[in-house]
Amino acid sequence: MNFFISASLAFFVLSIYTAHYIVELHKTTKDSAERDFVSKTSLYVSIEEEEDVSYSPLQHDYYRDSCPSAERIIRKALKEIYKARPSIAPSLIRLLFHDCFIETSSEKEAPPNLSLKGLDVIAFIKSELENTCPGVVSCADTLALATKEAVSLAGGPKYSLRIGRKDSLVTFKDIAQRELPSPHATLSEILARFASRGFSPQETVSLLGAHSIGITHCTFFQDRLYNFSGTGKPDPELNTGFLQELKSKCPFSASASSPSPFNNEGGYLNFGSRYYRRLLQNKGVMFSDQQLMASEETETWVRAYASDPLLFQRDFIKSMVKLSSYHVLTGPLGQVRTNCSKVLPLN
Ligand code: HEM
Repeated sequence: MNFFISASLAFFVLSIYTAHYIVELHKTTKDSAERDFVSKTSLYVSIEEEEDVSYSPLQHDYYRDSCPSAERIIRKALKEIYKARPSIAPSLIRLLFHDCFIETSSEKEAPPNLSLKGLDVIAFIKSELENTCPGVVSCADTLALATKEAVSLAGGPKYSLRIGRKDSLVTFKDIAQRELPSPHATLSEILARFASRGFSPQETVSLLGAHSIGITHCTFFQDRLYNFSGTGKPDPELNTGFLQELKSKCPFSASASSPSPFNNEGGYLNFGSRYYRRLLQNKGVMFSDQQLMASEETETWVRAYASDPLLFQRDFIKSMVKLSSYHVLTGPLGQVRTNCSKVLPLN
């Protein structure tokens, strides 16, 4: 076992025991009714018929000859990692969102951003792929396929994905946050960000359902608890009971790095409509989440997804496939990196 693998494994094990300086989003309570319903229908949504593939040179069996075991290697590795570190599922989903969404072409290496986890896991899976098929499977495909597995492991729908992405000629880009919507963004700001990348309000609402799993640091919503818009008071929109709950997890004196209890129990199994049902009760954690209730159009979709988990799952994966294929590079436009954080020198 080489050093990198040993180090990665040690990291996975360590990460389970590491104190988490975070507070869980909105998913500690199990919603078994929804889960049972969804699992009984054993959903595997195929959006093949509806997918507009004319714009995409991606294929389902892209690595059939060059690396037939690629998807199996990714699935197996992620399953193992997930067992030890279930938080990897939301981390990867968020990583994919950031990777697809940011279009800066900064030459800077992405800093190992405190709040952007999962890069180590992509590096690990990529090294496994390199052992079997050197220089074949791109980092972009590795991330897209690993995220697909992550969604399914987290209790979300299974879906199929076309592959054959190449890596960009810049590394995971400068994650300067400036192109990402802020947790304090208003609905019109959020919709504008997504619209500029071709996502409709409905698609935007469905993607935000990813916030049904994972964690959020106090710093991203603390102002809502104590000093909303400089008023010195909490956000009046916030459900009163929920306000108290959040305050107990994020006390006023807490700095962004103060320890908050992290309750993992059932946390990653709640992928789905619960997020929207909580918005209907004014229990969105971030201001930006609750903003989905700020217009008739988006509210209609929140209500629809709250009451129809299958509709949500179907729309979510359509939007995820679209996100995973956004600005995709193929053929000579990109490269296959051997190390995901290093661009290969151009010839
Ligand atoms: C208005 C748009 C969005 C905003 C403002 C936003 C903001 C945030 C913030 C501030 C966090 C907490 C990070 C932390 O505390 O470390 C977070 C977590 C997360 N976001 Fe978003 N996000 C948005 C859209 C999305 C989309 C479109 C996806 C995926 C499709 C996504 C997936 C996630 C996931 C899965 C987490 C949990 C990460 C983890 O537990 O490691 N987000 N988001």
